Amino acid sequence: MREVFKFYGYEFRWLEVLDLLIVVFLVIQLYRLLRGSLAFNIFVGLLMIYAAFFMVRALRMPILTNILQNFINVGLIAIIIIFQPEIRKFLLVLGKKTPLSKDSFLTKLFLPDKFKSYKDEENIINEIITAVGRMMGTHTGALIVVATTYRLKFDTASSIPIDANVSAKLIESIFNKHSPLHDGALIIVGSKMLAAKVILPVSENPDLPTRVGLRHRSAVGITEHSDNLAIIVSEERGTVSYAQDGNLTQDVSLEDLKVKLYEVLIDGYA
Ligand SMILES: Nc1ncnc2c1ncn2[C@@H]1O[C@H](COP(=O)(O)OP(=O)(O)OP(=O)(O)O)[C@@H](O)[C@H]1O
Repeated sequence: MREVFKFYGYEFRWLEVLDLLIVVFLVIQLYRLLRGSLAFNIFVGLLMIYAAFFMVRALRMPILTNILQNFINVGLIAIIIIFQPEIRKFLLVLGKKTPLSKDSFLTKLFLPDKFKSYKDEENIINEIITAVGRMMGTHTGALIVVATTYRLKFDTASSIPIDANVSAKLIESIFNKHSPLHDGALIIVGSKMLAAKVILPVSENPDLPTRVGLRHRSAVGITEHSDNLAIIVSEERGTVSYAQDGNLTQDVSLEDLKVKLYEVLIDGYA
């Protein structure tokens, strides 16, 4: 392809410009994905090593160039191992944005399933909202994971399997302070409540507000590497919050929670 323009004496081709723009886009996406996690510091460290490599190479310093080049070569495997969860999440996000993803225009156009009635999902949402509303009123602490896939991995050793239809009354009785099942999380997948008393991974995100306790931290933890929504009712304050994609949104209204549940269960995860 012919060069397109000259800049400070350098000639650029369209593909080179596109190449640079794609790299910048990917770096920004990575930055947004890793922001707030421990992996972020590793990411910054790696960027610095790359910057140093390009600098010493431009300055024609052969020994340092060689050392850094070797480090980068070996580092690639290390990166894949260290960032395995982040790479997985990154690919998950990319997959969602493809023309064939659940909420894309093409899918809506060609898959009539998109236009079916969502009575079951609406019923599940109403049951959850009813239970959450009542538990807020009674300051009953609760943690509910609404998973979008049966592939959700959770600690089955500590949990109690349930396998019942989603029901407000059942959710309330699970989290009742006197219930033996109230400690831990309730997992909902599709129209089923799968298990209660589930111990979730606790987030190590240092950016979470210091006042949030283990219930909120574990809600964030379970959403860091998978497509789930975790709903938390605070026992202390009687408020409701939710975690998604490793981010905590605190003190939302029931209306906001309902909108979020619609996004996750009906519109396809936004
Ligand atoms: N890893 C975990 N997985 C699931 N649930 C957990 C986990 N750790 C703690 N919990 C639940 O959170 C409860 C303790 O909540 P804690 O007071 O520490 O959190 P919090 O975020 O301040 O919530 P609250 O606002 O309700 O007090 C425990 O009794 C247990 O039910």
